[in-house]
Amino acid sequence: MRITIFGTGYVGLVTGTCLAEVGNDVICVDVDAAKVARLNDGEIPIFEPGLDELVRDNRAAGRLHFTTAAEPAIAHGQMVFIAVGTPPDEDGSADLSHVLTVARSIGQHITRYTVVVNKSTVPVGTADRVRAAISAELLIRGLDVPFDVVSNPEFLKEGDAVKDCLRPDRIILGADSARAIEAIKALYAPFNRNHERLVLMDVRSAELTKYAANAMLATKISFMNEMANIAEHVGADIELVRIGIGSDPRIGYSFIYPGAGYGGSCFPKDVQALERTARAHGYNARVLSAVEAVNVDQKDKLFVLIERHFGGDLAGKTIALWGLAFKPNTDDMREAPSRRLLEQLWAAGAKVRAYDPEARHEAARLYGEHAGLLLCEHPHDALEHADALVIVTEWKEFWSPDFERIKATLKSPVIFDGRNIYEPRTVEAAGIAYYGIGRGRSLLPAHAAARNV
Ligand SMILES: NC(=O)C1=CN([C@@H]2O[C@H](COP(=O)(O)OP(=O)(O)OC[C@H]3O[C@@H](n4cnc5c(N)ncnc54)[C@H](O)[C@@H]3O)[C@@H](O)[C@H]2O)C=CC1
Ligand SMILES: O=C(O)[C@H]1O[C@H](OP(=O)(O)OP(=O)(O)OC[C@H]2O[C@@H](n3ccc(=O)[nH]c3=O)[C@H](O)[C@@H]2O)[C@H](O)[C@@H](O)[C@@H]1O
Repeated sequence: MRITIFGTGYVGLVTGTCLAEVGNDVICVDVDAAKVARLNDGEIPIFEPGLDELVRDNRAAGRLHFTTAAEPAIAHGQMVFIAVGTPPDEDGSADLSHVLTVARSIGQHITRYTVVVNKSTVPVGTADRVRAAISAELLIRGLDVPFDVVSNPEFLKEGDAVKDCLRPDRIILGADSARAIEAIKALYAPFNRNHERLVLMDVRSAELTKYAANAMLATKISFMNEMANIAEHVGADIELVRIGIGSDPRIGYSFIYPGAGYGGSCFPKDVQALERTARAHGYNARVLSAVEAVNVDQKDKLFVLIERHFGGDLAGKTIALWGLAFKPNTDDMREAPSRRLLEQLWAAGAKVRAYDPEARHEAARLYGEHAGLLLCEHPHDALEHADALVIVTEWKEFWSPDFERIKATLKSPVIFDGRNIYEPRTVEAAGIAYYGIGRGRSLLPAHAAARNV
């Protein structure tokens, strides 16, 4: 099939590439000319495992193209995907300006039946607005070109985006046109072979499904962070509690890891946007407000622990940070907990030496000029002249460090583990003070501290 995708970010680029991989002829359009030029030079603007190779192979096979020119791209596509950003507006609601710009452009250029597929995360009712924007442009042109608008939200995770896209656990389709449904079913058939993954519903339900999924996941995290804070107060270890509750299949082990707060380009903005949508419809979504409030506080957690450990005086201290990305396997620092921590440490007069396997260039872009930041090429370089080590992102390479070397290098050996990746007693046995999230263990017998008791 001939496919056009607007937006070459995490969603557009990965979706376009995976659709090309199964034989479609894909053109990706972006307004960012520099990004398109890089893609046409064979450079991938984001770090996403496996993506580089797939883009290279599909470009070489002539199935994947990048352009800034909307008109020929729209003429190319039997289906036109909208995968542009929906960043938060000033009041937290979703900014639909990019989505509606693309809709107008589609209305200005379509000449024959087209299925318009919205993949961006958008509030309920957006498909109606997209349809209206296209119709208004067709009216100006004096044309009556048939088209359908469907909602096909995306559920991929950064760091696993290619895998999630090639093997989705579900394909949500909100549509009210039999013709569009058949076209989408045919498009996704290669991803839907061993069991039915397509869940068909009306457009509004599909739009809400996307927010409900992210809000549920964010709720699990904020709930666990709240439990972690309670555990700290009562002298329990949240890691034991996590394993204890996760074994109930109704709860499950996934997405119940406490930490330094959730970040990324989606949970913070989507929880807020859903809460604003509810409010705009006269409903006060109290759970969502609490999820957001807990997360805002949780992002202060590491700073509070560090400041308390150093008696409230961080002036002149040097803090080593391992991890800058909002999660492992990405270079994305949007809403990353590291950003709040960096700013708090600088405001308190501390300097930071930071290491991240992939996000160093992004940190340099954001804070390159800041005198309080030294970006290091190796995790151990970050420890030189540092007073403390803070784990902000749980990259695999941080899981089994040489604690003796850490102890020998840090001025006052202490680890603040924002992702609970270490066993406190192992760290303490190496002569390093340890702080985790929700790891109050004062009431526990020593044998109960092992992970799997
Ligand atoms: N990042 C993620 O993991 C996921 C994101 N989403 C949703 O997908 C949407 C896109 O997200 P990302 O890919 O992360 O965004 P992004 O910010 O990485 O990329 C968006 C791209 O759209 C381009 N763009 C903006 N206006 C345009 C226009 N008029 N024509 C062509 N291109 C235009 C931008 O230049 C940018 O390259 C958002 O609604 C997001 O909430 C959904 C699931 C996962
Ligand atoms: O709409 C989106 O953009 C996407 O948002 C999330 O994906 P992503 O933001 O890439 O990353 P996650 O793995 O969900 O992690 C988000 C944040 O939650 C934190 N997290 C995750 C899991 C957990 O147990 N605890 C926890 O603190 C992570 O550290 C990270 O900061 C969802 O998982 C995707 O399904 C969704 O498509």
